[in-house]
Amino acid sequence: MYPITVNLKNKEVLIVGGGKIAARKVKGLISEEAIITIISPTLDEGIDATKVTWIQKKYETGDIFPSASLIFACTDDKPLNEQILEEALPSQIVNVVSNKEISEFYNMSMIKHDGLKIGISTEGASPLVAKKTRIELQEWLENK
Ligand SMILES: C[C@@]1(CC(=O)O)C2=NC(=C\c3[nH]c(c(CCC(=O)O)c3CC(=O)O)Cc3[nH]c(c(CC(=O)O)c3CCC(=O)O)/C=C3\N/C(=C\2)[C@@H](CCC(=O)O)[C@]3(C)CC(=O)O)/[C@H]1CCC(=O)O
Ligand SMILES: NC(=O)c1ccc[n+]([C@@H]2O[C@H](COP(=O)([O-])OP(=O)(O)OC[C@H]3O[C@@H](n4cnc5c(N)ncnc54)[C@H](O)[C@@H]3O)[C@@H](O)[C@H]2O)c1
Repeated sequence: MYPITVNLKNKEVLIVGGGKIAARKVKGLISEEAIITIISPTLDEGIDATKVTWIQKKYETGDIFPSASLIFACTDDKPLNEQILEEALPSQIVNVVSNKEISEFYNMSMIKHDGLKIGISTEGASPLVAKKTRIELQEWLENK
C-alpha cells in the first residue's frame, strides 16, 4: 500500500451506509472540509446531519456520481459493499469496510500531537493492533 496524505478540502466524498463505522469516517472527513454525501436509509446519532447531505434511501445501481473522488462502502451488507466497488468508476477509489482483500484504500489509526500527525497501519492485518499501538504511542507522547 502506498502511503500519502490527501487534501480533501471541497472534494466530494460518497458514503453508502450511515451506521457506526460511517460515523467514524465522517468525523475525519468533516475536519478535512470534504463535501460529504451519505446514501442510507438510517443515520447514526454520531453523524451531524447539518454537515452532510443525507439521501435517505437504500443504495441502487446508478447512485454513484462521477464527481465523488473517494467512496466508502460502509453498509452492513457485505455483498452490497462489494457491488459498490464494482460499480465505481476506475478513477474513483473505494474503501470497503467489510472486506480488506478488495478494499482500495484503508484508513489509518491517527494521532495528532503538537503539530505531528502520526498514522498507524497494519495494512489491514489487524485493526485492533493498530488501535492498541495508537493508545500506547499516545500515552508515550503525552508523558515524554
Ligand atoms: C484504524 C481504524 C481506522 C478507522 O476505521 O478510521 C481501522 N479500524 C479501526 C478499528 C476497528 N476495526 C475493527 C475493530 C473491531 C476489532 C475486534 O473487536 O476484533 C476495531 C476496533 C474498534 O472499533 O474499536 C474491525 C474491522 N476492521 C476492518 C474489518 C474488515 C476486515 O478485516 O476485512 C473489521 C472486522 C469487521 C467484522 O468482520 O466484523 C477493516 C479495516 N479497518 C481499518 C481501520 C482498515 C485497516 C487498518 C489497518 O491497517 O490495520 C480496514 C482494512 C478498512 C478501513 O476501514 O479503512 C480504526 C482504529 C481507530 C482507533 O485508532 O481507535
Ligand atoms: N472497517 C472497520 O473498522 C470495521 C469495524 C467493524 C465492522 N466493520 C464492518 O462494517 C460493517 C458496518 O458496520 P456498522 O457498525 O457501521 O453497522 P451499522 O449497522 O451501524 O450500520 C450499517 C448502515 O448501513 C445502512 N444500510 C444497510 N443496507 C443499506 C442499503 N441497501 N443501502 C444503503 N445503506 C444501507 C444501514 O441503514 C446503516 O446505516 C459491518 O457489517 C462490518 O462488516 C468494519
